[in-house]
Amino acid sequence: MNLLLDMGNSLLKWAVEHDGRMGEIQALDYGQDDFSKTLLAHWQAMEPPEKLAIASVSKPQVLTEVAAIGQSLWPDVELVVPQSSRHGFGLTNAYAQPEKLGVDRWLAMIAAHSFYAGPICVVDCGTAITVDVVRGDGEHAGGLICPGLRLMKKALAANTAALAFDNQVSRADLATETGAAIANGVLLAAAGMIQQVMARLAPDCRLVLTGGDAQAVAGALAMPAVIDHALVLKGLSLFCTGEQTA
Ligand SMILES: Nc1ncnc2c1ncn2[C@@H]1O[C@H](COP(=O)(O)OP(=O)(O)OP(=O)(O)O)[C@@H](O)[C@H]1O
Ligand SMILES: CC(C)(CO)[C@@H](O)C(=O)NCCC(=O)O
Ligand SMILES: [K+]
Repeated sequence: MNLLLDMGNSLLKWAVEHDGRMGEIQALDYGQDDFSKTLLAHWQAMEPPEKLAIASVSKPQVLTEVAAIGQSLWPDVELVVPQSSRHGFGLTNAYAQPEKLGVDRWLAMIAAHSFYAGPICVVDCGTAITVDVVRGDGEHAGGLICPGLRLMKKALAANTAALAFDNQVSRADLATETGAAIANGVLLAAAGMIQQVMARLAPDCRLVLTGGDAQAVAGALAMPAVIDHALVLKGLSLFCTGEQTA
């Protein structure tokens, strides 16, 4: 059994993998008061994993803290912390400095390239929205980063007098009050960016969405998309299994 962790910038997500089958994804907010205690409580009941695999784009201290909780519970656990590289799992990273590419993006691409044949555009709708275009032969063409829906709303609230942050549901429609105007505006900003990429920069690509806002963004798109919430965790799982060399 392996424990797979996706440490984003807002939420820690994890799932247990048994004989290649992944359990339910659980999530915890780093910001909550009793984060470490709650995580410990969740993991205490678990049978000891062989590997503790961590994809982290959060602060190094947070990674250290979470890894330490795992190692305190399971002293013999093998820690696996992947990094982005130039080549791997049939992919070639387009970044000039491959290790600078967020490992969540690299793992999402590894999973998408392995599960979906042909050219793909991988979009992670999380704290940030990231786009990565991968050709059918595994060549990464490059990507984009912009704020996620929640962050766009936070930026408006932080830099204007009259706009407040709220959690109202977004619709792909015009609005007649401020809260909906913001919610719908940020949703269509994200959807519009993705549609521009699909039309101009990712011809013939299959669109694969992941992240907390994937469903909302998919609903605003004028094109079909595959939604796979476990993409980063699936990439981690492939990483743990190791590369198949022909
Ligand atoms: N408690 C929460 N904190 C932050 N975002 C939340 C929360 N609950 C739901 N969300 C939604 O999920 C999105 C974050 O996506 P995700 O679940 O992929 O988590 P993340 O860890 O913040 O992302 P990332 O891995 O890109 O850093 C936000 O834009 C927001 O709309
Ligand atoms: C862009 C985020 C924050 C998305 O989670 C993450 O992938 C990251 O910190 N990336 C490093 C910079 C880059 O990918 O170019
Ligand atoms: K992510």
